[in-house]
Amino acid sequence: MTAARGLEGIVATTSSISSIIDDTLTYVGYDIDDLTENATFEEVIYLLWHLELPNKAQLQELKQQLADNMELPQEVIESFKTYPIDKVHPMAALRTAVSALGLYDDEADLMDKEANYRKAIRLQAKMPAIVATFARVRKGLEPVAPRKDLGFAENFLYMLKGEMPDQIEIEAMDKALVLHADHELNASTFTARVCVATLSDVYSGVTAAIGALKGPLHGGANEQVMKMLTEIGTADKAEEYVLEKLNNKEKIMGFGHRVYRQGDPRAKHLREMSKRLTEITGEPEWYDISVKVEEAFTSQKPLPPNVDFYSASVYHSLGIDHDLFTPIFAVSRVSGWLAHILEQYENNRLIRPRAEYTGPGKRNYVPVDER
Ligand SMILES: CC(=O)SCCNC(=O)CCNC(=O)[C@H](O)C(C)(C)COP(=O)(O)OP(=O)(O)OC[C@H]1O[C@@H](n2cnc3c(N)ncnc32)[C@H](O)[C@@H]1OP(=O)(O)O
Ligand SMILES: O=C([O-])CC(=O)C(=O)O
Repeated sequence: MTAARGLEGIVATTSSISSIIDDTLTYVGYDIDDLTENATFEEVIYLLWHLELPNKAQLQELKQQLADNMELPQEVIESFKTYPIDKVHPMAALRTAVSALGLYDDEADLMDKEANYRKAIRLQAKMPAIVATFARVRKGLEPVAPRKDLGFAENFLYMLKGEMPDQIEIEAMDKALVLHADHELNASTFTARVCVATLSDVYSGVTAAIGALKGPLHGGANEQVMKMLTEIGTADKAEEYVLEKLNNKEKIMGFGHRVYRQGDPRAKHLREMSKRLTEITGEPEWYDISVKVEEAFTSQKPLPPNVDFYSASVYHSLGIDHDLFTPIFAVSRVSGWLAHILEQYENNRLIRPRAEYTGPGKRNYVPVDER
């Protein structure tokens, strides 16, 4: 047995949800470029869960179901106040809150198809409320209840900021949610599938996936990108910063990808959004620094930016706290996790690969006082 380190190149399942072929990303056959230009996040959720775009009535029904299920159990809101709030990363809070939500869902362990779909709706709907409520509670602000008349992206920004977002902000958030929704068998989605393939429940699968997304080699990279841009400070310092990091054999966050070779097709949309939004906010330096980092990095390594690179300056321009960037990724990606969880249940087999053993050969036990 020879190990494929990091399971590189291993095809571990079949899936009808999304594909990456020749650096082109599609959700159920629709090119990400097409969806980013034309679809709303709610349409994408429906597409990922039903493998078809919704008609008007189906879309309206889903929007209603999401709006009706956004509110959090009071116990979950109260529990935020018991966290060591100044030390807790919002991804840890999100992971804990999703796990806690399962405690208050009477259907948490009910394993039929309809119940699992109902749980998917409830979880998708509550994710933005968790992120927004935690973000407010930790600042000593009152939580803002979701409004049933608002769309998903709009409601999220409204709950986060406590005021109505403008149209440009809503569109930017909606596009960002579309772009992050699903991505074949990425690490967090694989984690979710491994978890539920034991026939564990939906809440366990999503909790496990949040844990995997949190790491800086995966979703956690977007926060690290913003940290880097802030450290660099001005565009003229970008090249020196990048070269020094590379000389020290450090990674530059937001570049490279396990699957894409020529480039991540999502990055160009976020780059454009970053340019536009940083101009609107009067802080073009965040885009300028990002471009200089890209130029300096790609002059040294043939690794283009991934989805996390320009999303950092996009979220910053939306006035979002930097440690909420990865939770926002989760608010979108939970749609993909849930699609994969439902697909896994439909055609389940325990996921259990092998390990190539590299430890010592056979030896005999030695009693403790002879060691
Ligand atoms: C949503 C997402 O998850 S997108 C990815 C987000 N993560 C990041 O942006 C973190 C930075 N990037 C990386 O760490 C990697 O490119 C990954 C984790 C995304 C992909 O990793 P892998 O496919 O395992 O590639 P691996 O890390 O082995 O890199 C291959 C080579 O490229 C180098 N490399 C890859 N990415 C980078 C980077 N961002 N900066 C510097 N060097 C890099 C590695 O050092 C390695 O060099 P070597 O062969 O000389 O040792
Ligand atoms: O697919 C991956 O390995 C990481 C990624 O880009 C994503 O999850 O969006």
